[in-house]
Amino acid sequence: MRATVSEERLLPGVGSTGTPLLRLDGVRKQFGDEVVLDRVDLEVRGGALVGVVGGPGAGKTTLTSIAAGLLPPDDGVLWLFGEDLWDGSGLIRTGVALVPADDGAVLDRRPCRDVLVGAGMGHGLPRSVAERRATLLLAVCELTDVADLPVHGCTTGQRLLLRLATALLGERRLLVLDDPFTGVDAWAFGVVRAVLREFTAAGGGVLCAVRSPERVAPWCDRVVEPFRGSGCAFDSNTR
Ligand SMILES: Nc1ncnc2c1ncn2[C@@H]1O[C@H](COP(=O)(O)OP(=O)(O)OP(=O)(O)O)[C@@H](O)[C@H]1O
Repeated sequence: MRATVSEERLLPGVGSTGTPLLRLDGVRKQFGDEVVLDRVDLEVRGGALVGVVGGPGAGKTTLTSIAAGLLPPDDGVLWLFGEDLWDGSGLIRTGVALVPADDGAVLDRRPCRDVLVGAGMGHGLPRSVAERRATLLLAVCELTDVADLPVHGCTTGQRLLLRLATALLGERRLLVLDDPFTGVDAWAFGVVRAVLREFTAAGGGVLCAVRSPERVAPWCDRVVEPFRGSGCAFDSNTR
């Protein structure tokens, strides 16, 4: 049986279920004349897994980049852990991680373990701690068997799990995933779901953007379609 995510404080503290982690209030984003996001309201609380659905080009990468604090909105407010990110110190950004869409990583010849250890040291962890965390996260994400294989030799699903493991290296309270499941096999899909469920059970929150509702509807607490200027209802689901 694989290790659980809650080991060694990889996960948020127990008891934070229901706490507002992410809130977008009237967020708007425009590139040139193209309005991509218009008056988007969205909330993710601790313990909740929220799916966001939008077709190709709808604005998923734009929304997830804003939600992860990497891209400022043109208008509206992004609240992260109760703080207005772009009006505050920005330090709270460390509690959130974006799992980006697959870049293929076709040129990445580093072994999976080295990617994780390097990312951990990039977060300021001493090598010995980074190595211990990498070993644990490889087990959590069921990547132990490929730990010493180069990234470019992994399947699409294993590369997704490696990006998820990298995101979990820091002490995150919120995970944001951008269109993660394209080309991912059923086994990896199941492992990702299990890890995210453990993460939310420990009080973390997840926002997962996908192209089609079938990929998230069966296992998310809530699915919203905030694109094409429609906005979405404020939802106080705290499950
Ligand atoms: N930096 C940018 N400059 C100009 N236009 C952009 C920029 N980023 C995104 N866009 C445009 O915003 C729209 C939404 O793009 P976005 O990448 O957010 O959609 P998406 O739903 O992630 O797309 P896909 O499913 O194809 O990955 C597109 O029309 C895109 O061309």
